[in-house]
Amino acid sequence: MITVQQAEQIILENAADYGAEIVLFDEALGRVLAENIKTDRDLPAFNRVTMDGIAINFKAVEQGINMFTIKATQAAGDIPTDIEGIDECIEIMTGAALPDLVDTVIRYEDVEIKDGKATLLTSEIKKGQNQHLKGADKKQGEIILTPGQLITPAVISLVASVGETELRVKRIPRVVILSSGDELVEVGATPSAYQIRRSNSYMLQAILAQQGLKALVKHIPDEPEIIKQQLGLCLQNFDVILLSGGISMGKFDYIPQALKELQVAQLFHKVQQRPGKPFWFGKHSNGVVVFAFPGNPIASFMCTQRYFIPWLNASLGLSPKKTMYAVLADDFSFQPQLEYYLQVKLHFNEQGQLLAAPVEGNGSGDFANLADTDAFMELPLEKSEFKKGEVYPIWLFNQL
Ligand SMILES: Nc1nc2c(c(=O)[nH]1)N[C@H]1C(S)=C(S)[C@@H](COP(=O)(O)OP(=O)(O)OC[C@H]3O[C@@H](n4cnc5c(N)ncnc54)[C@H](O)[C@@H]3O)O[C@H]1N2
Ligand code: MOO
Repeated sequence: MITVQQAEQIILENAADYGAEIVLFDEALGRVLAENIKTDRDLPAFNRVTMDGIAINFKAVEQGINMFTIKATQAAGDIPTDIEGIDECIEIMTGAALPDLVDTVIRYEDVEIKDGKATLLTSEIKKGQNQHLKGADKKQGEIILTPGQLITPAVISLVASVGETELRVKRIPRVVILSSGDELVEVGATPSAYQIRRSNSYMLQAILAQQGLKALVKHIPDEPEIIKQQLGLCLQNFDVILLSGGISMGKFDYIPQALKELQVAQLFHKVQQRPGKPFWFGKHSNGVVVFAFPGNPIASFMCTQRYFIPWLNASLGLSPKKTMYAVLADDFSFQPQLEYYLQVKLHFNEQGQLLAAPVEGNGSGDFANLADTDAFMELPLEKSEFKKGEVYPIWLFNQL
């Protein structure tokens, strides 16, 4: 049986490039950029006024002038109108381009305007104040975004400001989620006394949706021929197959055999971890990767967070996320020689430390417990006693 670290390495070695496509910039949120973006002009494009008020030449202040004749009023977007004498000012609005012969803006709160004259109410004026200089942020033609950049709201504003209406982004792999097991019925159906609803499939679909990936959900019965036929179709029509269930030691766990018969090479089966020990991973010669997660809900959930998302991010060209750490808030013990993924509830204390309180639940079938937690804490297999105050990596699955 391999370790978590070995499993992770094999999975990341099998990250693939699914190419790129063009999308509208305002539909690109959450996608990964696949091109350089340059500025089409300086940012700001002109000396931009940052306060509503009057614009003067600072020399007037040095000469002791404190009353100015208002020469013109200039809104944002207007062609600048200049002063002709040092005792003149321009009434000017935030976002306007500062005219050449003025260099200092005094906000309305610090002036009194009466009969076409503006009188200064303050002597605290700095030369050049209240303007955002042309090119201070970025220069024309400068590369401002590079491939591998996650498209966030801030990135959308940047590409909009430089006039990019379409963006080249990484293509997202096509994923199918397959559940298996004759005990599973559709969510809208009424299960018999010993059946349950197919909750895993929708949980996995929702995790992927959080990553901006729309996956198709399908169900296959515990019937070796149908399993093989359905898997065969999926191998032709998708880039990734995510399975949950049917991969352990049970008499009806036909999936590993079906995958073998379909020439999907097993890259590993079983990882030294709980939950998720029976995790199976493989790849077909046509490039399709198969993540076969154990059916227990917490096992499927954990494996998707711990292995599939890093694989997806690597395949999209995102740089690996930095490991996050938290402080264990209570003593905890776990004896088996397995890496343990402890469900925790997180909060920041007044010292700014991230504290992780164990919320253990009733094992990997207890998906009700998951709703009360925020992250898995990764407890190393070399240890069995974990003390309050010790720090371990966490895998966050809810926003804090
Ligand atoms: N003899 C052994 N038995 C088991 C072992 C083992 O090492 N030796 N490992 C256990 C562990 S750990 C896990 S995890 C499970 C994994 O088994 P499978 O991947 O074959 O999963 P199933 O048996 O099909 O299902 C397990 C459990 O999860 C429920 N399930 C499955 N799919 C869904 C779904 N889409 N939605 C909701 N619930 C689902 C299923 O009904 C079962 O209760 O094996 C242990 N056994
Ligand atoms: O991996 Mo299983 O999830 O421990 O129950």
